[in-house]
Parts: sequence; C-alpha cells; structure tokens
Amino acid sequence: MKKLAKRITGKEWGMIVLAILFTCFSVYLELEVPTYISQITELLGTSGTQLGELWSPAAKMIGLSLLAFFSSVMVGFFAARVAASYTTHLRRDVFHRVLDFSQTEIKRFSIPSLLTRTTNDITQVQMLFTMGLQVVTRGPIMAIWAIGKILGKSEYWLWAVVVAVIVNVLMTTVLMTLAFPKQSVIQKLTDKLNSITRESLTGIRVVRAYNAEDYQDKKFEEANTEVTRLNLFVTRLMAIINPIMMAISSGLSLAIYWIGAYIINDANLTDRLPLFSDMVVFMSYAMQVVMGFLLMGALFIVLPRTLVSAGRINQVLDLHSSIENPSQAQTADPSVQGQVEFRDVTFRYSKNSEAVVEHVTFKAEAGQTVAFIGSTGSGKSTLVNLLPRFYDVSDGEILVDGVNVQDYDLEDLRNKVGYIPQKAVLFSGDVKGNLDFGKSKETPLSEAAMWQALELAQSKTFIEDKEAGLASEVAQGGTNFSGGQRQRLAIARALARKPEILIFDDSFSALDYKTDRVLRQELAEKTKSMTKLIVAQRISTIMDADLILVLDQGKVVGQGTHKELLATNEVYQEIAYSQLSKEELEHGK
Ligand SMILES: Nc1ncnc2c1ncn2[C@@H]1O[C@H](COP(=O)(O)OP(=O)(O)OP(=O)(O)O)[C@@H](O)[C@H]1O
Repeated sequence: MKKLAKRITGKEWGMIVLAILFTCFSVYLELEVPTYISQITELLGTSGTQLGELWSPAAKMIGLSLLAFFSSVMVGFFAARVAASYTTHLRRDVFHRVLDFSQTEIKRFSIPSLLTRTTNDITQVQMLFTMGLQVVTRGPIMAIWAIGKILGKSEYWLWAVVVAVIVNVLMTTVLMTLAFPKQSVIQKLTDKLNSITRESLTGIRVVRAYNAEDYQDKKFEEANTEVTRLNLFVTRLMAIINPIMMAISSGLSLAIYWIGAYIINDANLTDRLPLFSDMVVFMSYAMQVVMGFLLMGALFIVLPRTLVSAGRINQVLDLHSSIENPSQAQTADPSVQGQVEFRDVTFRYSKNSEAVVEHVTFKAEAGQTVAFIGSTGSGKSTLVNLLPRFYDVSDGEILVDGVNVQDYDLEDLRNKVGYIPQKAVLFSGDVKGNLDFGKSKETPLSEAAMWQALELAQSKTFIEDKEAGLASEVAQGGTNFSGGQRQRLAIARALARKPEILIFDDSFSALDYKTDRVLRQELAEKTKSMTKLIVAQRISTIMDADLILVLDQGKVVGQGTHKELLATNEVYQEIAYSQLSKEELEHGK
C-alpha cells in the first residue's frame, strides 16, 4: 500500500485533506448533539418547564444534524473524486507497463492474470479509497473524540466501554487472521477462472466441433466451485461482524443502564436528575465510541483483499521489461539501409532451457531476400523474432545497418522493420485505422498510400468491393475477414510503413498458391529496396530467395540458393521433393 500511496498526486492529497477536514467537522457536530439531548432531558425532568423553552435546544440540535449531514455528503463527494482520479492514472500506469513488457514478462504473469490485475485488483483499491475516506477515517476520529468526551465520567461506565472495545478489537483480529490467507488464494483462483473462460471463448469453435463442452464445463466448474467455497467462507466470516457488533453495542447499552440504575438508586433525590441526564449523554458518547470501532472494523472487511490486490499491482509496476532501451542509443549510417547480419546467434527461452536457435550466422545485403525453411519447431519464427527484439539473443549479435539491434532506440529499430506475424492480428476499428497503425516515418498515411499498400498486398479488390471502402469495419481480431484476407491486410499494414526490412513469419501459408505467386512477383518488383526475411513452409514461396537457410532443431544445416541446396543438401531435398516434382523444382514455378 505504501508504494501505491506514493503515486497519489498533489491534487488528490488536497482532496484527501479536505475529506478528512469535513469528516472532523461532521464528527464534531455529531458529538455536540448529546449536549442538547442532556439539556432537553434536564428541562423535561424539571417541573414547570414550558414547551417554548425546548425550542431553542431542539432547533440547535436539528441545525447541527443538518450541517453534519452536509459535511458527510462533502466527504462522500471528495472520496469518490479521489478514488476515481487515482485509479484512472493507476490503471493507465499498469496498462503502459504491461505494454512495455516483452514476451518473457507477459508469459511470467500470463495474460488472464494481467487482465485481472488491470481490472479487478484496481477496482479493489478504488473501493478501499472510497470506503477508507468515508468510513475508516471517521472511525478513529469519532472513537478518539468520543473517548475524550466520556473520560472523567463514572469509572464503572468507563469500564463497560473498555470491555466492549477490547471484545471488538479481539474479534476483528481473529476474523482478519482467518480471512487474510484465503484472500490471496481467491485472487489466484480468479485468474484461473479468467484463463479458463478466455480459453473456452477463444476456442469456442474447437470446443463445439469436438463436443468438448462438458470437458470445458468441468474445468470451469472445478475452479468456480473452489472460488465460491472460499468466497463463501470469507463472506460468512464477514457476515458475523455485524451481528456481533450489534450484540456488543446492545450489551454495552444494557450495561450502562444497569450500572446507571445502581448509581442513581444510591444517589440523593436531588442528584438523581443530573445523574440520569449524565447517563443519557454518556450513553450517546459510548455508542459513538463503539460506532467508531465498528467503522474501523469495516476496514478489515476490505483491507485483506485490497492488500493482496495492491501486492499484485505492485508486482506489475515493479517489473521492468527485460528488453530495455539503451542509455545511449546509436543511429546507423543513413547510406546503409536494410542490411541484416546475424553473427553466431544463439537463443534460449529461459536461462536453463535448451537453445532453440544455435550458432546462426548469415548476412543479407539491402534489398536481398533471405528465407528460412525447416520442420515445425526448428526455430524459424524464434530466429526472426530476435531481429525486432521481441526477445534478446542469449549469445552472439544481430546487426541492422551495421549497428547492434540492442544499441538502437527501440522505436528507431522497429521503424525500420515491417513485421507480419504468423497469425495475422487485426484490431477492432476500421481498415484505415489498421493500415495507419502505430508510429512510423510514414505516419500519418495518406489514403493514396493506403490503397497502394493494399494493391501491393493483393487486398485492393476485396476492400474496394465493400461499400465503406477504407472505412469498412474491422471486428475485434479481424474476425469479419477470412484468414487469407486478414493475412493480406496484415501484409498491407507492414508495407504501408515502407520499412527497410520486411519480416514475413510464415505469412504466405494462409494464401492460395496463385495469390502467393502474384504477391511475391509484385513484392520483387515494387519493393526492391526492402530486405525480406521470409519464414516459409512451401518451397515454392522461397525458391527465388537470394539465400535460403535450412534449419533443423535450431541449427543451420544448409545455406545457399535453391539450386545449390537442391543439389547438395539432404534435408532441403527431402522437403523439396515432398512438395514439388523434380521438373517443377529444377525449372522454377
Ligand atoms: N514462448 C516460448 N517459450 C518457450 N519455448 C518456446 C516458445 N515459443 C517457441 N518455443 C519453442 O521453441 C522451439 C522453436 O519454435 P518456433 O516457433 O521458433 O519454431 P518454428 O520453426 O517457427 O515452428 P513452426 O514452423 O511450427 O512455426 C519449439 O521447440 C518451441 O516449442
């Protein structure tokens, strides 16, 4: 919580102070009311009192109560403002931090957990703020002030209050101790629940096609039952707070009246009325003391879960991306654009795991095409993902235009690259927004540039056919487009940036053979200056590449042109002959 408190802005501190001042004011007013109760009681007990004499204390009492009500409204107003404002920037900070994370950090938390941390956990902090300022600050202020008022009154009455407070504190401590460990388990299980829901919804078609509803249901049910069980446990614990508090305050009233009855009984006749009045006032103050502790107890309903949430939010905020911007970024010689060199690159996903890319060395001059082929899991995607620094190499170095990628400012490096992932990702909005996506040296894109990119990516016709053209809607994940259309739009998005280097991570496999061929021809003609790194499954896609690297279990087992590899490399021959006939391979396709 301390770390989160440091994020409170000056303006928010101002509002917190105002909320506390209004709380003090309202407590002061409420504690003044019993004085008038006492006056009215004495007046009523005195024979010959006229009704008119009661008006003045009664009017003051009503006035004080109205002012106290107004102060409480102001406290609520400031509490809501602070809570909303604080959580808005906290959520923004968490979101920005998450966006900075590399794949390694995202994997460390998992996506569902990051979602829960950005939503549920922050809402929990917001609740503490609202409740804390409205209720919890009021509790101690009221308790301390009211204790001040009753000190010096009858010792027996005081003891009754002390016992009530001790029982109260003991009960809250026991409940807290029982509830706290369960809260962190509940948050973890909520992550799990989110993860199962997310998995089932994204894979809904597979779930249906395999009649796996019952299987997914069972997985969900197990997690759901566990969360429900723990939530019930905690809620039941919290539910007994109220009746116990009521029992404590009723018991205290009973004790005060009982003690009062003895005190008044033993007193002289003349002292009885003032004593009775004292008892009524003491009773009001004692109730305020108990109420003060009761309000503090309310904190303990929210606090355990909020502490767990705060810890989880801090874990995200404290973690810095393993892919960092260099303190002194370098820039490349502008005369070289698009040169890529891998020097003895080795990569492992975690320190102790096996290398998935081993000792890879190759060089692509500006405008050349380098292709990567190999069986599934041979490390092709991993290799190309190292260039835009989605991960950092474990050994060796990658140079772009003669500068190590780790020495570039990340934005500069990524401006040089047009990346088309294996699974095309489109964002909800419209086609325009997806093409003019992010920042690049071409931003903002003109419509003409967008159409040019679409034409090159063989997507012009299907966008033209849509009534809204560039303004056509794109659903979340691009689900209102076919797989091939999504892939072509993703290619158009990369081309529109006019990058120095294009990375196609198996982007051609979703295309039919004809589109694949036309697209490659167009790219060869119109993007001559761009260096292309192509991960592919089909030999036909990469036959014309200047350099082909054959990968097997992360190692380069062959390197050369199609002709050279076909003549000399066994692994390449195996892949090639499994796909095309000898004639097609020797004369190109
Ligand atoms: N995020 C990850 N964490 C840990 N291991 C991974 C991760 N991604 C991939 N791997 C492992 O790295 C190896 C290489 O995977 P990669 O995706 O690079 O292969 P690929 O040749 O591109 O395969 P495909 O052609 O099927 O896409 C595989 O053994 C895979 O299990």
